[in-house]
Amino acid sequence: MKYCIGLMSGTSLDGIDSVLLEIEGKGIDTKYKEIYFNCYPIDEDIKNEIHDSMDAKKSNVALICSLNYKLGNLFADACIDLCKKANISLDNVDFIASHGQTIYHNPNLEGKLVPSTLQIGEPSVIAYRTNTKVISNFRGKDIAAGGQGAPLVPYVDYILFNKYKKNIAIHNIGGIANTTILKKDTSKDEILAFDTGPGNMIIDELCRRLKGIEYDKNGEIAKRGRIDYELLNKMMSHSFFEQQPPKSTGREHFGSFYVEQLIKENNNIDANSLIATATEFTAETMADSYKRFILNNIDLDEIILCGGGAYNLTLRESLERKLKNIKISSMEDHSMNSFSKEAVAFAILGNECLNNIKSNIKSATGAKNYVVLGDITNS
Ligand SMILES: Nc1ncnc2c1ncn2[C@@H]1O[C@H](COP(=O)(O)OP(=O)(O)OP(=O)(O)O)[C@@H](O)[C@H]1O
Ligand SMILES: CC(=O)N[C@H]1[C@@H]2OC[C@@H](O2)[C@@H](O)[C@@H]1O[C@H](C)C(=O)O
Repeated sequence: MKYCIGLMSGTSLDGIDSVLLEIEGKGIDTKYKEIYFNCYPIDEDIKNEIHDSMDAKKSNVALICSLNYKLGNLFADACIDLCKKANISLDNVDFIASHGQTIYHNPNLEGKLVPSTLQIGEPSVIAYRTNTKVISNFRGKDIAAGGQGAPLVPYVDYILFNKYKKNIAIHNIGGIANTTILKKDTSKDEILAFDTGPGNMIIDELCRRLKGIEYDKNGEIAKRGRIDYELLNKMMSHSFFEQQPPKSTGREHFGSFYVEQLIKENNNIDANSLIATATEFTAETMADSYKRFILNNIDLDEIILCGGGAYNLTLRESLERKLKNIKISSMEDHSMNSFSKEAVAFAILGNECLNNIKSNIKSATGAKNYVVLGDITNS
């Protein structure tokens, strides 16, 4: 067993999910033990810089260049503090796997813009300050191989759940929501996985703009509002939902600009009801994805929810109503932690990189070839 750290700073911008693990083996035989998890909040100034760097009107090269180093330092701080809290010396940590902060994700050819994705948080800074090897830039090689560069966690879902003797889906509700479908006795080549649309992204942004709070804790606000079905139908007409998988999306489509328009065009709807409608919309896009692309061919037994949105009870109850015959559970029902899962996943992907194992799933990302994911920056 050796120690490693996984860092995930996701699309929600709620913080840097950081996990210290003991890891052993590789590929399907990977074994790990979670030692310590913490989510380090990102302060408002840096959060604003991240938002600005994604905004065509406010972004500039100097900002992104500086932010790359600021985030590298924040990620290093997280690793140093994590080891302190866990009472383990950084000298004993074999490697750090850092996803980085996605500031742009454009997986399709759009006019002059070629398929591309950008995660920042300078790995040299993390490696220098921690004196530890860093694996980063996990999405680059998959895009180079003609894929979407996302989702990547399905490979890890396969490692974690391949022995499960049921047809299951693992649905992550982060900023964006994405699902992995694992048929009983599936082979790696048959895994279906794709982004289903927004997760908490629209709900969070509405909470921030209309209520001055970060998120709708347990879905309490949505519970108090009334769903506006006319608006819901309009939201469902977005072209992303009919697009065939493999597909991925991000803030470019469902971020600040989308929410700004939503508020502007619906000023007759009160705040609670807008949040209720956005919550219903999120549940509907998740359920609709199964109905459109999965349930015609696969009888799903169970959907395991993970990511912070798994704790939004209004969202979860709506999903249960829409998919009555399928058991809805959470990571905790399987003795795992909903919050640490993605950070654990990148630690496992980092371990695969060091073992030179190809870890993209072609059927999930659309890549032409299997490739080794991640770049190594030595200490
Ligand atoms: N108790 C709760 N009730 C409702 N929502 C919650 C709760 N706890 C967390 N969340 C939501 O979960 C979000 C954080 O989720 P998570 O850490 O999975 O996102 P992420 O890592 O940014 O996502 P991504 O998968 O997009 O990379 C918060 O921003 C919030 O919207
Ligand atoms: C470009 C990017 O950062 N995509 C994330 C995002 O967050 C959820 C969803 O959109 C998924 O496609 C992906 O992350 C997970 C960890 C993945 O690659 O599996």
